This record gives sequence, C-alpha cells and structure tokens, in this order.
Amino acid sequence: TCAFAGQKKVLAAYEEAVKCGYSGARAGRLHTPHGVFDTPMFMPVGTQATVKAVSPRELKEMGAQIILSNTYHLYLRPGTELVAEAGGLHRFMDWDGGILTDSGGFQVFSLGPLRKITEEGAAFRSHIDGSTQFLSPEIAIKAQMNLGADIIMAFDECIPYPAEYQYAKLSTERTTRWAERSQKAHTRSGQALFAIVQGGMYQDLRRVSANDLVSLDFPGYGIGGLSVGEPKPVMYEMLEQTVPLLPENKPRYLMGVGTPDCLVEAVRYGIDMFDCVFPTRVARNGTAMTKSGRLVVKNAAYAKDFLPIDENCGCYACQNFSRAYIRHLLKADEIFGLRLTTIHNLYFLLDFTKKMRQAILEDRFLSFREEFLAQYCK
Ligand SMILES: Nc1nc(=O)c2cc3nc(NCCN4CCCCC4)[nH]c3cc2[nH]1
Ligand SMILES: [Zn+2]
Repeated sequence: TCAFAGQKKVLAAYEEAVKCGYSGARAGRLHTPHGVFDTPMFMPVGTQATVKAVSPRELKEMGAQIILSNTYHLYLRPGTELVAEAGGLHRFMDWDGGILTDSGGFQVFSLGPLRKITEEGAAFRSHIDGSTQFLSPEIAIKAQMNLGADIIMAFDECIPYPAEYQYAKLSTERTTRWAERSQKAHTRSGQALFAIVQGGMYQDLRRVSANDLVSLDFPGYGIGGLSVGEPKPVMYEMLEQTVPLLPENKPRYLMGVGTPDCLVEAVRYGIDMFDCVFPTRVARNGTAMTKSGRLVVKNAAYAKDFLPIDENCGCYACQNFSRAYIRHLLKADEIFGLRLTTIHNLYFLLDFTKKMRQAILEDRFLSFREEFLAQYCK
C-alpha cells in the first residue's frame, strides 16, 4: 500500500491506496474538510448549485460523497461574491458533504460562443445574456475561493478534438503556466487545488504535461482534454501514458467520464474520481442505466410492465415503483417521473463505484471487470 505522505497546505490527501493485481486499480480514502471519502468514486454533477431534480437529502441517502459544481455558471449567475455572502456553496445549497468545483476551463470553450484565448486568459460571451466576459487563472481561483469548495481546479484550456500537434503543444504549455498562476493565486488553506493534465491526443505532450505539473507539486491531478469526442481506445491510450507518471499517493480525477464501461477501464488504469452529466441528463429523457445497458422506460414495451427498472437495485425508485408507473409519469410530463429516473441513474453509478471498490479490496477487480463488460452492451 502507499502510505499517505504529509502534504503541505492541504487536505485532499490520499491515504492507504490498495493496489490490486497487476492492474493499476486501487481503493483509497480522500481526506477533505467535509469528511473522508472512499474511492473509486462517482461525483454527481450539480452545475448550478443543484443536482437537477434531486435534493441534498436524497443525494445523501443514495450515498453521494462529493458533488461537482461549475465556476463558469455560478460566476455568471448568481455571482460568486453573492454565494460567498450567503456563507459559501455548502451553506447556499445545504450540502454538508464534499464539493468539487470545475474552474471554467471546459465550459468557456464548450458553452461560451465567440471566445479569444491569450496568455492572460479567455474572453468569451456569456451564454446567458451575451455580455462579454473574461476568465483568467487569477479570476477563476478567486471565484472558487469565494465558493469555498473542498477541491478546486486550476484554470486550463480543454484542447478541442481533433487538434493539430502544434496547437496542442502551445496550448498545453500555456495550461502549465496557468497552473502555476493558479497555484500562486490560491491562498485559501484547507482547500485543495488540483492541476489538470492536458496534451491533446499526443502521447509525448501528455507525458510532458504530467511531468511538468507533478514537478509543481499539487495535492491531486485532474486528467482533462478527454471525453471530447475521441474514440474510447484513444482515451484509454492517453490514460496509459499519463496515469503512471502521477504520484501514487495522490488522487487522480478523470474529468467528464462517464459510462460504466469507461469507468471500469479507467479504474483499471488507476483513476480514482469521476464526474459526468450523463446519468442525470439521459434520465431527463426517460433513459435508465442498468448493468446490461440502457433501458428506455418511455418505450411502449413497458406500458404494462409492473416490475421495477431493476429488481436488484436498492434505490428509492426501484424499491417502490414499477416501469409502468414511471413510463406513465414520463408520458404525462410529470416532474416526479424525471426525479425517479434521475434517482435511479445516480444510485446506479454510485453503487457501481462502490462495487468496484469492494472488488479491489477483495483482490478480484479484474474478474469483476471481465464479468461486467461481458454483460454490458454499450
Ligand atoms: N477544466 C476542465 N478541463 C478539461 O480539460 C475538461 C475536460 C472534460 N471533458 C469532459 N467531457 C464531458 C463529456 N460529456 C459527456 C456526457 C454528455 C455531455 C458531455 N468534461 C470535461 C471537463 C473539463 N474541465
Ligand atoms: Zn434503481
């Protein structure tokens, strides 16, 4: 096991990671000001200070440990100073578990139309009111200190896919300079600042990015610039190049991933933390996640199906309601229908990472992965 080495200035520490077999899979515990959390972990996404359609009480009940929120959105609305005046994001949204905020590095490039990137930062137009806005490492870090999350992310550029080698090289070098500026601007003790590895889909740039950020010594590392439309084998290859270069005793967070098949592969490479809007987003169009793939509850086939979505699922939806009932609600545009599919999908992924952790601790992760992939149709 890798004992936790003392880290200056931070609490997102990594304790007792248990290696499993010859895979890089490990089960660890993440220390934050709001508790100690088990990894591998899935983090439900609450972009605008709410995980859509579910309450903090329901999140707690289904086993959520850390939830994600977005600096880009909260900076534009309601404003991060306002959240600070409200007592910070935990108070504002009544969540006493862990919170991780993304820095805006992805949202600016994926949401903000018309953007211009310079050494200083990124100029963009607000997707809300079209106003001209600007984010830099300093502004993004100050905004995240105002929000008061337990783990915050360095300001980076998520390189689009595909990208020319030269562009990926220059952007990755700039992201490393932005990481250093993020570090200098980060003065809030007790809050962990993670760097984000870039490098596009180029092995050498991925290695340079990882090595440069490791030498700047962060308490944890995000792996960015993936799940941006590249084929899954390319994503796995980038993980294979990057993860081994990151310190064993620090958490690795694969940003924006994902579906259960991606999670089980990424855990094998040594990833500890995941976030994705996928479970909450597909829930809102009536799709439920199961261990054999997706189940579109809205389909006519389930009109008289009085079984739950998944008979072996312990979630509130599966314990109390049938497919026929949920389908009826969805067809009738009843909000409760979306809530039930969302509760199920979040529970499914939270439970899935719990099952992976258990398999790692019992040294049977590789057979767990085999069995799961055999049953799961993508
Ligand atoms: N700061 C930052 N840097 C990144 O490179 C990054 C890379 C990311 N890649 C994704 N992928 C999300 C893909 N998602 C899948 C489900 C449907 C909506 C899009 N999210 C990301 C977030 C990111 N955040
Ligand atoms: Zn369920």
